[in-house]
Amino acid sequence: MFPREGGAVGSNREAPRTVAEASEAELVELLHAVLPVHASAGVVLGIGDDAAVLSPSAVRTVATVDAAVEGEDFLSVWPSGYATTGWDVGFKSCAQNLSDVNAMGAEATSALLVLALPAATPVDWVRGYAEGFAAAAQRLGAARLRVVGGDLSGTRTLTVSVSMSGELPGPALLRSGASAGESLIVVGETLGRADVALGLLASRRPADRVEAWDQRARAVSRALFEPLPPLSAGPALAAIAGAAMDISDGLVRDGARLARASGVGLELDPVALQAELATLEGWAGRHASRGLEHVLYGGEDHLLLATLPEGTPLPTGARSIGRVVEGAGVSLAGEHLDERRGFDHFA
Ligand SMILES: Nc1ncnc2c1ncn2[C@@H]1O[C@H](COP(=O)(O)OP(=O)(O)OP(=O)(O)O)[C@@H](O)[C@H]1O
Ligand SMILES: Cc1ncc(C[n+]2csc(CCOP(=O)(O)O)c2C)c(N)n1
Ligand SMILES: [Mg+2]
Repeated sequence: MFPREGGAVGSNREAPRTVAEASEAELVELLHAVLPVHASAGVVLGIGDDAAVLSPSAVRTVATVDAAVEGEDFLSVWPSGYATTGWDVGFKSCAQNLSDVNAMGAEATSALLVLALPAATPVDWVRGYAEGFAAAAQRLGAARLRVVGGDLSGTRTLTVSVSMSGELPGPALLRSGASAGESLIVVGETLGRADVALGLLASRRPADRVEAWDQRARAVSRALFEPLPPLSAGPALAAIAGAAMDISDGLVRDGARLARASGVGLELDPVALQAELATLEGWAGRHASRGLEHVLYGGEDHLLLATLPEGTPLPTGARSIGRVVEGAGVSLAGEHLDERRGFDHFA
């Protein structure tokens, strides 16, 4: 159920030490040793007391929370045979919160972590979680992020909840500011990567084990656990963009939310989307088997979607994928796209 590393399950390793055999104090100590917790200007008191003490900043604060639930957001063991690691969940839960903070135009400064764990969870899973979380903060460039506290609990379904706050140096980047005539852009990795990864992880392999995957499949499957939200783009766009949000549930579904909040329509550019698909196929090869569906409806890529007034030069890493028009909803080549097709936890 809980292998030490991602990969095949059922190998004959010695049973790992579980959280049931450790104490809460030991786990907190472990987390403290691995997570980014060192002194910083915004944190007067971090992990260790009943609550953290943060020093008020001269600028406004954004706050967000995101949960990752086993069975809903990831599987302990996927049909492909891959077993999700603590590192995977740690990286993803940090990155998806950083993405929301960034999508408001802010810079993340503090995080609180709730880990609700089944008794059989190995202590190494918790260590891996902390290492993955720290790796995401470092890789994505969240240099000011500090973990200031959290909570541990027991449960039957492994659940992680990360709350994050950040500083807003300029205006908040809202979903509601788009105007007809603006161009629609995305910033970040190619759209559809996480969806291709999800498909790979969720499909049964003939050999039924991750070792049977070719090298490309293994690399591609990482995209689900390692989203790479473009952290410098949020605060940079805040000064120039009409509206913005991060894409977590799919371009069409999230685009429709932005369109509704702004009272406009979005027209996607077929040529730009074909270019996006060509990049996706160059990366994923035959694994991008659902073509444009990955690009339009795949979730969990955590790109930034934004609108820019006409004539605004494209910021670094941004590409134009359409334009804002009068009307409602999201369309492609004159056809209205069904926004119910993205991801919904309860659909
Ligand atoms: N249980 C809840 N209680 C209060 N507000 C909620 C709750 N769930 C969602 N919301 C709020 O509803 C709004 C939309 O939530 P949604 O989860 O779609 O956006 P999001 O946080 O950007 O998603 P994602 O994390 O996938 O990027 C957010 O402002 C969120 O704070
Ligand atoms: C086992 C399993 N089934 C389905 C999915 C797909 N999925 C889960 S949450 C989500 C959108 C973002 O979530 P949120 O809006 O809650 O941040 C998507 C596309 C998955 N990752 N694992
Ligand atoms: Mg979001």
